Amino acid sequence: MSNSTLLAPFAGSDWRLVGWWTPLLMVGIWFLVRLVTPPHSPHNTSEVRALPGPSRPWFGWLLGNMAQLADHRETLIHPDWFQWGWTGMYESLFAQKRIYTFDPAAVVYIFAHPDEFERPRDLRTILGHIMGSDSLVVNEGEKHRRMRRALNPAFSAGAIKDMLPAIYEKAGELVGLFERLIDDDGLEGYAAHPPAPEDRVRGARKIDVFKFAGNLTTDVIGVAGFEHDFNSLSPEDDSPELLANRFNRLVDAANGMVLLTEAQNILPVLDKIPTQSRRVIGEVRGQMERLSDVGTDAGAKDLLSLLVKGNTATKGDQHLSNDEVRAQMASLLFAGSTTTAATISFILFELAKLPEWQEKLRAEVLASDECPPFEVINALPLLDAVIRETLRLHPPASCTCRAATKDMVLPLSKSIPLKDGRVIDALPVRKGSYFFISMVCLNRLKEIWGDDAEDFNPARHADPALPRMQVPGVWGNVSSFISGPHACIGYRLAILEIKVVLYTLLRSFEFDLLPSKPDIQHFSSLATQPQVKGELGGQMPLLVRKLRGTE
Ligand code: HEM
Repeated sequence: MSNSTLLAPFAGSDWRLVGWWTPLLMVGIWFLVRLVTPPHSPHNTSEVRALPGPSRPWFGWLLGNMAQLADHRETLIHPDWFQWGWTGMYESLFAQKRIYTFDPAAVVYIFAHPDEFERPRDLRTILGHIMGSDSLVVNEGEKHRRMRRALNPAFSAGAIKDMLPAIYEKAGELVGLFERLIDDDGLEGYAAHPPAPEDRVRGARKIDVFKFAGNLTTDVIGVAGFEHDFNSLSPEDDSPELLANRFNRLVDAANGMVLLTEAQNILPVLDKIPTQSRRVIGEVRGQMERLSDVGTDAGAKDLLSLLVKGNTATKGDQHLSNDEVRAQMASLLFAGSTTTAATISFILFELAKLPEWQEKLRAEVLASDECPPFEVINALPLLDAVIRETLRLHPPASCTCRAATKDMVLPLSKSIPLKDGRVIDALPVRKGSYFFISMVCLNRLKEIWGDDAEDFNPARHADPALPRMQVPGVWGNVSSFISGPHACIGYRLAILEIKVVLYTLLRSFEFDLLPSKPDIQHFSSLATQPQVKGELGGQMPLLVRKLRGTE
């Protein structure tokens, strides 16, 4: 998850959740802020104030540069801004000054030192509403270390390997569901938004692969996490109450909180306003927490049982309370489902755009048996490379942010010519400086990946000369799971799920772009979702047909 939602405040929001009164409130807050704060933030060194960056537009006193950013959800950096370099300055709401960076050395340092750069209050507030204030994602310092120690064994390589049979079973259910969707005209409305006339193709079906990948990833965390089957892969069980369906509403609701969350940096009391977004978020969180109340049995190997078992063996102040254990399960459900589903969807999209890669990958998976063991599926080189390349270009958490907890000097890979003529090789910052870190920009740097860095080319991962610089990441030379003590704890599970789903689907189906060629975009919210331009909500509609010989 990321706080990219904080940078795209208006685009794609459901205004019923935001409230008509929000703009008025914002203007009111601005006047209040101007009364109580000086025009320049006290948190900045002279070097930070002289960083290059975009100029403030005429309405910048209220929106900063946010309106310029709202239409660039893919990178969340305005394309024109690349001229300012890898580290620069922009303004957020009420002209709050922020540093953006995708300089590899700066980002490696920031992620490696969470005591010097912690998740800022606005990010923790919004994540706390969704996952609970006791969740791993929301905490810092000693409390975070204690929780991470308790959770680590449940995410070890051995524990994840044990989940393989459950993941194969769910992938098999997905295959069965796609077959039904293709065969049964009565399920057309369930498969995706109604198809355009040209998208009705004999023997094929428009299927929203993001929806069903999301149902699968929710189910996998249910089964692998606490031995609870949500049964989200059955048309008969489809209802608005289904957790997988409610996640989509949750993301919309979180967007609805964006303006207020930003304003809370200045007036924390705004967090008490009871908005409709907060009500929706509270309901979904309650549902996630109730689900993780289920009991555990001694021999079980699911995440909750492993966590409870490890926790029972732990004594004194290392022990997690029951509320803390429950909050972790809610975070895993939220953090692990949409992110993994978006990755599966973008992979299928890239393979539909570039059928030659789809064919090569299908040849690789067809050369092995059905449901191969962990060691075999994990060692398939093209499967691995396709996932790396998609996570590089489409990281589901496209950015994050951190705030400096003390005055310090940040290392840089590249010197910065300041606006006042000085050139610096390291950036002195003050306690409180706010950093917006773009993983998607870092992943696409030509200096790391070569001139074709914007293109989908899985072959690059076989080149020993790449990457050309150290990348802050725990897997695949990409920064999509970040690095350091706060790196994604679930990355092994995510990669295994993605491998199994792709392996299984490509053996049974072909994926094509729809003949109507809808404009697929990234919507960067708490997690980046695929969207169709002009339509609300996350979706990735593709044309799916059974593989010849399997009909
Ligand atoms: C492709 C899939 C995924 C991606 C790209 C991803 C990405 C990330 C990123 C970038 C962070 C760091 C956020 C920050 O500190 O700003 C993170 C943290 C986290 N992720 Fe993932 N994630 C994925 C899947 C999963 C899965 C499957 C789970 C668990 C079932 C999970 C659980 C978590 C948790 C608990 C944290 C907080 C870690 C901490 O603060 O110590 N994620 N993830």
